[in-house]
Amino acid sequence: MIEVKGLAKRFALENPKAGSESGHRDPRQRGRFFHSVEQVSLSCKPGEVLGLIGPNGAGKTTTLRMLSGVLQPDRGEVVIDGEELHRDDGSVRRKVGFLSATTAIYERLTVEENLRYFGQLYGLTPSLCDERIEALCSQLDMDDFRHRRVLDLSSGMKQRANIARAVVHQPKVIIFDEPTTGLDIMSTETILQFIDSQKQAGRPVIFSTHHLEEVSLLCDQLSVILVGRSNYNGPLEAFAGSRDAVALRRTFMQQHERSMTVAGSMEAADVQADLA
Ligand SMILES: Nc1ncnc2c1ncn2[C@@H]1O[C@H](COP(=O)(O)OP(=O)(O)OP(=O)(O)O)[C@@H](O)[C@H]1O
Repeated sequence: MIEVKGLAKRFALENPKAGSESGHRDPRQRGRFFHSVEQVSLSCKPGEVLGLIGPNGAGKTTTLRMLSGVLQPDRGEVVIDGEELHRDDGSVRRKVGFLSATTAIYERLTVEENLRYFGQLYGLTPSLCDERIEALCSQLDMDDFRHRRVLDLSSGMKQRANIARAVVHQPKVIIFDEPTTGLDIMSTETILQFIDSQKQAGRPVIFSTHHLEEVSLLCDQLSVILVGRSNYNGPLEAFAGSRDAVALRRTFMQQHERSMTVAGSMEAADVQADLA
């Protein structure tokens, strides 16, 4: 069980005047600080999948970084199985498997070498490490490329390796930040199935996404963040027909159209990697 109450995080700005010059001043910019997250609460029970959604810049990544222990909140608390994450020596942090855009993985090592390295770093015995590698390669459909260097993989393959690295120590809580963004259909499908398997194994799973169809397919609970604040927490059905949902869908559609050009060039790079 993960419970999050009243989280807030602000960042000191290097150039506080930048926003005012362009005329696009976010209300979260006040004085020398940008208040990325002002008031976020949510909870996720074992065997539940919670989808975290919100427009670009809403504060999802900042929230997830606080939930995983990477960022220290200015206010609020994150409680995992009754223990506060940020008042601890690191043992609670180990209960979290966190995937982000900056998940560290060694590009010059193969997928398997990476998993063995990180497994040992988490203190797994060699035999347990082997067991985990076998299971993850099968679950994430990585057998065909487990002996290839990460450097030579397509983004979909790389993301599956990142996920395996994030959960190699069998964490109690799974937190994924935009796990399928920019990926091909097959990798997306594999990752969604993996999330479902974690749910079936009784773990709480929280993941952020811009794809509403992934939310309706997988999530039991929905958490919506708007301008750094929790706007909705609860079952998907109750939110789906609301006026907020219609406005949010429109925002996502506009953002999706803007990102199509970027996605197109990423796909081209993937094809090159697959051919190599
Ligand atoms: N270190 C930082 N310093 C200043 N501002 C920051 C910093 N990190 C994040 N922000 C700002 O906080 C806001 C929230 O960022 P965040 O990355 O959490 O949003 P998001 O909802 O994940 O967005 P996206 O969907 O685009 O990934 C953004 O306006 C961002 O520019």
